[in-house]
Amino acid sequence: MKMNILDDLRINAGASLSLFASITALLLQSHNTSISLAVKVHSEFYSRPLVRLLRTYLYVEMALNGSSEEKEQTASWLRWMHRHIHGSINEETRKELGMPDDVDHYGYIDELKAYIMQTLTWATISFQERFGKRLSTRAKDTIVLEYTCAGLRLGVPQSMLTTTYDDFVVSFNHRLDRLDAGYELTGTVVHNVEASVISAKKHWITGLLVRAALMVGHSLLPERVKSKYQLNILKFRTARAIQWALCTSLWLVYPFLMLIPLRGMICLLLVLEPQLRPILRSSLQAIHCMDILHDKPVLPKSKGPEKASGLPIYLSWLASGKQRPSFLQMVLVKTLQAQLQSDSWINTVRVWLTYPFTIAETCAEYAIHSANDTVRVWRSQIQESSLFHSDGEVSMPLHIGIIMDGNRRYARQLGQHVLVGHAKGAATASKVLEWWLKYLPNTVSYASPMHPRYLTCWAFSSENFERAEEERDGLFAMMAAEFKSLAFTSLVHLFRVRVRFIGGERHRFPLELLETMEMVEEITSTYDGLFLQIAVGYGGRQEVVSAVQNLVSQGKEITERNIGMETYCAQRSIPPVNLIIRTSERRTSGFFLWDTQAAELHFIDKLWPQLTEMDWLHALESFSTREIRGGR
Ligand SMILES: CC(C)=CCC/C(C)=C/CC/C(C)=C/COP(=O)(O)OP(=O)(O)O
Repeated sequence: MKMNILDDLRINAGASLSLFASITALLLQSHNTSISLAVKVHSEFYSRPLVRLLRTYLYVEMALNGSSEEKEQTASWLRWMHRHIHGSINEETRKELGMPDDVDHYGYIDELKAYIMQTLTWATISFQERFGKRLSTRAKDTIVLEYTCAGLRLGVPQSMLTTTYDDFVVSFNHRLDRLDAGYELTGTVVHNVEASVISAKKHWITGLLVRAALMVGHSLLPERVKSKYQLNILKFRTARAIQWALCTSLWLVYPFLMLIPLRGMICLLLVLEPQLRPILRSSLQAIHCMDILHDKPVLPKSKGPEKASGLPIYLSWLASGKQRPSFLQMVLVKTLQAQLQSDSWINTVRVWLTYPFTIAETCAEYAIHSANDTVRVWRSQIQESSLFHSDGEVSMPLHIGIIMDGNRRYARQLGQHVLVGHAKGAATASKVLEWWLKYLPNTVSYASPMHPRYLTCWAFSSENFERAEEERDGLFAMMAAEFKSLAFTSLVHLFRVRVRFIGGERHRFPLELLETMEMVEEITSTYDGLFLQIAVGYGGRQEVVSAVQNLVSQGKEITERNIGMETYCAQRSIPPVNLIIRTSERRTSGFFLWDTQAAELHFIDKLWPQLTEMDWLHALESFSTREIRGGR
């Protein structure tokens, strides 16, 4: 079976940045004295390093694997939290940290954020390369892009970040050159980092883990930095032998290590260190309270349950995630749950007596899910191979239009608020984007002249303005997060996807949403690989009226040909739609009223949030089997 292009890119940057690589990033960050200083004055790192470690895990997990809204909220929270980080540097501190004479101020400026993103990139790639499989250039580019996108989200200018691995190496070395030229890394900085990591009050297992992490993290530093980091823990020859042994064992257990994703690592820390539990709860709450349209924290509308069924709600966050939780993650969550339930001696006895059964149940649950997943993957591979690997030319649509319908009915079926349905719908929309890209290279490499180079999604119709204010405002906020997410999605940059918005009635949208749409169009404006159009405030009749009005204002004749040249697609040199996919209803509701004369229709009897990868493949297959005569 041919490997899919996304298989090569399926690198969980979160998991790679486990305990060990995060120490590498931390050491690299303290190589920059401005960061060291900011950390010393404004963070709890030196007094409570585990708290900082936990928070860093949480931010990285949210930024890489959260929902679009969570990603945006995390960036918003980080901007909010760091806004006071600046100050002047006195003589004593300058000497202690070996800072250059001409630097008298520090602040959390864009240059530092860009450097922090690069330290995470370096740590993730070198960890993966050293202990995992060799990475292809495309896979390395993806990791670079993941962190670049996180940096863009934080507001770092595009010019300070890179989009390919080769450019990253040049830029990172350039930054290290500048650091080397500016000052000599002092023993105090190195010692501070090491001492605080080691001396924190913690469980003995955490103690061992952080020592191991320091040794392994040090070995992943770039050679030019490594020699400057004379860690006390590595002073003796025996310690260096232990370091070597640790690295070799890590190389051996790497596949198992990858079974604990970052959310699992957070869970492990909470199992070992109970004092960190309130930190996770308050950090999650703070992130979820960010108003992303206005970039400031707001009190939640309803206070919401602090605890679900007697247990803190962060537990369900730990058990969820973009990917299905791994087995080890599930076991760790169950262990934490058992610890939390052991609040009296009777409960302790009850919980720990039933613990083996709970784990057995987890095993069974995991086995069933894995079997289901395997069957699902096989089915889509069979479907894919019958579609793309068949002899002869495969006919593919050049332009696909999608009508996403059924979000509210989905929510109502579950007894949930309509916005929950829209959130599920938004998640399905980003999956469709992934499937579109995932099945592209095959269609291209299987010599089909027609491949879905253009995709249009109808996100908000002219009629949708008439919905209840609460739903409409919720949708605006959700669309802002989703659209922003597009600009900060590595796949969009890797496949050079140009994003554009079509539709009218712009004055009815909030300014923040309009600015977001402008920003997304601007960031992708130079791309020409693929084209994604999002229809907002769109109505078929309104499109035709606006085309006619354009002709009238230009004094042109109203002819079929002239109207055809003024439609949204024609104005952007995009071909008319060949295939319309709609969920839950069997009508087109005026979607591309003018440009769908020759379009094939494919209706799916499911609500939009229920759409699966098989449905997508099936739609392509259904198109490929039709005889398209174009009226001849
Ligand atoms: C990136 C991208 C394209 C994001 C999309 C954002 C998103 C999910 C918009 C909502 C679309 C919408 C109004 C669906 C219609 O369901 P409905 O409310 O009409 O449901 P119903 O038919 O059950 O009433």
